[in-house]
Amino acid sequence: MVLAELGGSITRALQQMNNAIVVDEKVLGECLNEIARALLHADVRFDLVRHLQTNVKNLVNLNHLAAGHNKRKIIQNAIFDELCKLLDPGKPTFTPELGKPSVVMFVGLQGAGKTTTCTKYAHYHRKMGWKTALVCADTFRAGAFDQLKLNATKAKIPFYGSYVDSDPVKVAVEGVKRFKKENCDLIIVDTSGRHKQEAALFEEMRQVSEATKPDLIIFVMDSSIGQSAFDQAEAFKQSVSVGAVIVTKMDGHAKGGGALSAVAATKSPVIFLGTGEHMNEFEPFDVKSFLNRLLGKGDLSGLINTIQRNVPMDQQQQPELLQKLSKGNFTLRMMYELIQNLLEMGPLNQVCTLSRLTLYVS
Ligand SMILES: Nc1nc2c(ncn2[C@@H]2O[C@H](COP(=O)(O)OP(=O)(O)OP(=O)(O)O)[C@@H](O)[C@H]2O)c(=O)[nH]1
Repeated sequence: MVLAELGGSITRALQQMNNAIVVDEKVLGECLNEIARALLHADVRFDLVRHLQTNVKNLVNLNHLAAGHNKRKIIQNAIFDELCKLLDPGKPTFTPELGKPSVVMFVGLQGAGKTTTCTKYAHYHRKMGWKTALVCADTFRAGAFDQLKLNATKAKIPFYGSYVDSDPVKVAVEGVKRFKKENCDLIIVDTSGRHKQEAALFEEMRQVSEATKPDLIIFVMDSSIGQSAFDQAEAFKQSVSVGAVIVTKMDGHAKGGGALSAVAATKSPVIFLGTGEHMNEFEPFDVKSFLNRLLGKGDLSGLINTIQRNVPMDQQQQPELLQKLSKGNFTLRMMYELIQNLLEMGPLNQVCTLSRLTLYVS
C-alpha cells in the first residue's frame, strides 16, 4: 500500500464514522479497526497500532461524555493526535545554527540515499546563506567519492575526500579539520552504507563518530523498506547516538510504515523528507503538515513555507516586477525568471498537494 492509499483508507474510515446516525462504542470500534487494518497493511508495527487504538479509546471515553459534545469531532481529533504521536517522539533534536560551526554525520543502510541526501541538506542550507561543506568518509564503495564530488560541484559546495586513503576515520578527521579552519557553518560527513549484520562496518562507523564528534547523527532511511526498518534503525541507534531521521524516496512506492518504525526505534524525529532524485526535491518535515496532506486536507502553512523558501519575496524584485507589469512591460527575461522561481518550488504536483489541488498530468 503506498502512502496515498493509507491516507485514503484512514479518511474513508473517518467518513464512515461521520456518516453514522449514532456514534457509539460499536461505531468507534469499527472506525479504529479500519484504521488499524490500513496501518498494518502499510507495515506499521503491531504494537504501535495496538497502542494507538487503546489510547484513542481511553481519550474519547464515549460513556462519560456529557450530552451536547460533538463526538465525531472529539474522535477525529483524538485519532489525529495519536497519529501525530506515532511520528513524533516528543524529543527535540539538535538544530544547527548559522555562525556556530556544526558537524553532522549521515549514516544508514546501503543505497538508502545518504550521498544524495547529504548534498540536498547542504544545498538547502546554502540557499539560506550558510557556508556548508561535504566530507566523503565512504572509502568502502568504489565511486562514492566521485558521486559526492559530482553532486557537490553541481551544487557549488566545497568537498573533501581521498582516492588513495582507505581509512574513513582519517579522511573524516582531516576533512572536518580543514572545513573548521575555513569557518564553515555546517560540515556534513557522508559515511558508507552498512547492514546490521556487518559488525566490522558498524565498528568503523562508531570510530568515525568518536573521532569527528558530530553534533548530530542523522539516520537516512529509504521509505520503502517496510518492517525491517525497526531492527535496522535500532541497530544503528545502539552503535552511535542517532539524533534525527531523514526519510528518502517518498516519491516512490512508500508504504510509510517503515518511517514510523524508525522513529519508534531511534526515538528521534524525522526532520526532512527526500521526494525525488533532484537537489530541490527535499522538504523539512512537520508532523501536522504531513498528516494533513496524507489525509487530503491540504497544507497551507507548508505551501507558504515553500514559497518563502524559494521565491525571493522581500527583495526589490517583487515591487519592480509589479510596476513593470502594470506598465505593460513583460519581457522574455521576466518570464524566464518567473518560471525559474516556480521550478525552484519543486514538482508542480507536490505544490498542488500542498494547496489541496489535484493536478491531472500524465
Ligand atoms: N526517487 C528518489 N530517489 C532517490 C532519493 N534519494 C536518493 N535517491 C536515489 O537512490 C539511489 C541511491 O542513492 P545514494 O545517495 O547513492 O545512496 P547511498 O545511501 O549513499 O548509497 P551507499 O553509499 O551505497 O550506501 C540513487 O540512484 C539516488 O538518485 C529520493 O528521495 N527519491
